[in-house]
Amino acid sequence: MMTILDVRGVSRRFGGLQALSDVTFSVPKGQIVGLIGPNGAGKTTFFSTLVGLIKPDSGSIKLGDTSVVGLKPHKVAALGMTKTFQNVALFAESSVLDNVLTAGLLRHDVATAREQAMICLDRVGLKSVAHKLAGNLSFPERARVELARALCTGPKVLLLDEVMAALNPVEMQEIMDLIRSLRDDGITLLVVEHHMRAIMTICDRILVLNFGRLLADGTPQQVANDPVVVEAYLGRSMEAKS
Ligand SMILES: Nc1ncnc2c1ncn2[C@@H]1O[C@H](COP(=O)(O)OP(=O)(O)OP(=O)(O)O)[C@@H](O)[C@H]1O
Repeated sequence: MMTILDVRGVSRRFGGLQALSDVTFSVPKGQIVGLIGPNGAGKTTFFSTLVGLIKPDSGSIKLGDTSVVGLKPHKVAALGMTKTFQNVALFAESSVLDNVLTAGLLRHDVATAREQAMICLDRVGLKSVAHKLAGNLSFPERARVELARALCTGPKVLLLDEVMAALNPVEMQEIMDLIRSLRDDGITLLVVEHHMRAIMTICDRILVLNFGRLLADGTPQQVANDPVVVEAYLGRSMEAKS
C-alpha cells in the first residue's frame, strides 16, 4: 500500500509543556485513522501541526513524497492536506455556497470553484440550502458546510476535528456513512472524535495519544483490549462517553 502520510519524531513544546513528544507513524492511502486520548493529550495540537498552523520543534511530516514542515496552511492544503475546525466559524452573512466556494479558490478559478462547491455541497447533502445564508443554518448543517469547505480544497488527506460533536445518533450515522464514502473515493481520513462507539466502528486503525506521546497504534479491537490504553484512558471514557 502506498504511504500517503509519514510522520517521524514530531515534537512541540509550549513553554514548560511538552504538547507533542516524538510522534511517529505512517498512514497508507485510503485508511480511516482515529486519534483518541484524554483532554489535553495533544490531539488538536497534532492536527494543527500536520496542516501547518503550528510548526513542530523537530521531526518530519511528509505528504506523499513532499515535506510539509514549515509550509503555510494554504500551501499544505494546496498540496492536499487540510482540516476541519472544531468550532465551525462560517461567514454568517454569506451564502452557504460562497462559504464553500472560497475554500475552492485555493485550487480553482471562481467559475470552477463554484461548480466544485456545488458538487461538495451535494456530497454532504446540502445542495438544497446552497443559497441560504450560512447564519441561518442549524448546527448539524454548519458542521456539514465545514466538511464541504474542506472537501472543496480537493484533499488527499482530510483531518476531521470533532465533526460529530452535538449531533444526534441519526445525524452521527449519516456522517459516518459519509466518511466511509469519502474513503471509498480514495481520501485518507484522520478523525478526532470523543464518541468512542462511533470511532471504534468507523476506523480501520486507532492511534492513542497521552501527554503528547503515542501510547498505542492498532486496530480498534487491539487498542480497546490494550491494558495500557484502558488504564490511561479508555476505562474511564468508555463508561463516561459511550
Ligand atoms: N497555543 C498554545 N499555547 C500554550 N499551550 C497550548 C497551546 N495549544 C495547546 N496548548 C496545550 O497543549 C496541550 C494539548 O492541547 P490540545 O488542545 O492539543 O489537546 P487535545 O487532545 O486536543 O484536547 P481536547 O480533547 O480537550 O481538545 C494542553 O495542555 C493545552 O493546554
